[in-house]
Amino acid sequence: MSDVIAALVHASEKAAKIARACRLEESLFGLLIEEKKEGEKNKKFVTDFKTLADVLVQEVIKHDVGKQFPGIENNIFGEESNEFMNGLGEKIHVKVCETEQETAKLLSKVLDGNMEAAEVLARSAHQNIVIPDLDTGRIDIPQDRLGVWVDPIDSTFQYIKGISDSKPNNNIYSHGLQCVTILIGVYDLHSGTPIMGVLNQPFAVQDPETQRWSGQYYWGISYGTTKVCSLRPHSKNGDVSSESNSVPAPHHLKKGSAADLEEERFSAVLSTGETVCVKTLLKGACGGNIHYASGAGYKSLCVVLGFVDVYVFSEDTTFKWDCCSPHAILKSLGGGMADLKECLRRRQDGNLEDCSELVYNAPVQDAKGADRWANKGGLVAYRSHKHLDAVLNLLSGISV
Ligand SMILES: O=P(O)(O)O[C@H]1[C@H](O)[C@@H](O)[C@H](OP(=O)(O)O)[C@@H](OP(=O)(O)O)[C@H]1O
Ligand SMILES: [Mg+2]
Ligand SMILES: [Mg+2]
Repeated sequence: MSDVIAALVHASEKAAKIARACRLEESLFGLLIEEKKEGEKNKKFVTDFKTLADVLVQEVIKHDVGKQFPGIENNIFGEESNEFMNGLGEKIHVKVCETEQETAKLLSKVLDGNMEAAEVLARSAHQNIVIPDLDTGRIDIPQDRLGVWVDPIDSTFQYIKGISDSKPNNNIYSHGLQCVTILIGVYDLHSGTPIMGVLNQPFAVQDPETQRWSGQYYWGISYGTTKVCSLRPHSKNGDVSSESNSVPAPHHLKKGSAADLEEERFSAVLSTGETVCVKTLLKGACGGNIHYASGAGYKSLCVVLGFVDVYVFSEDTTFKWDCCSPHAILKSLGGGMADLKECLRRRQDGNLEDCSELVYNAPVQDAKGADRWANKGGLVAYRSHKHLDAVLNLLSGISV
């Protein structure tokens, strides 16, 4: 089953190339940026192109992984629906066809006959990509247990805006193309727990001379006692450590002494859409070590890379496809992603020991559409249980 992670990395690299092509190839870029000029052009058509980029990336992942592991495509779920309406109101099911020519023909229907753009997109969807050996070791997981969540482009807003000159603060970009990620997470269909994740950052570094972007990807596997990752766990100061990938025992803090308060100091990344109450509490605890950044995937990546200790979000506007991949990677590093409000509820009931992790197989009761897969209780992404505890202590008074 270690082949599965290689297939996912491969698919994410192809997806990243498509995402970059849409910004770099002139025939596609023109379609993408028109959305900015509100009122000037046919807004419907251009908004459709943005959706098409998202949908195509998702379909490429489904197609490529399904080809290698027949049957798995039935359990690949994504943010986007492949049912597509073009500017003429025709309903089209976007998919990757057997040949590049067939795919181009299908895409040209969505693009209202723009064959040049359709051919460029089809070429990226059918291109050959080579990835290096991942060195995962042998891991056996029955394929029929695997479900997959795909977020083909996370932080679509930053993708469309396409800002390339944003500057990082303590390694963290608050906005810009660096905040765009492609997220592929695998979970256990029966238990709902995350098993593997690939997080691809298609616009990680820009060459100052050529203006060309190159990407970066990260992966992790957490299955039973097996924990492997493309990164090593971080030491206290955030550096990459040489320790083995062992899981630290949960450590529960009690509030009170100066030493404990010192222990409770941590750094955090938040959404600008976070509530004033949570922002204020975290600002009090983190002081200058608080950051704001776009994209749920990118904020999780900041935790994975040790730029911050936690990503906290108390609202319900992240979804299973935003979290499954980084959750699996964090688990492989000894951390996780907790359901914030469920953890706080348990604490209010006197249960300080059990924290509730996000699960990926259960829809929200009585919800409709995308909301069925919302992370209703918010989340805390963490690498160390002591930081999760510190956040839960701090937020214990908020309404749940
Ligand atoms: O771009 P899509 O795939 O739709 O996913 C969104 C998440 O669902 C939102 O939670 C993110 O909002 P925040 O950046 O405010 O967390 C949002 O970030 P953004 O507003 O920066 O685009 C995205 O990550
Ligand atoms: Mg998303
Ligand atoms: Mg998305």
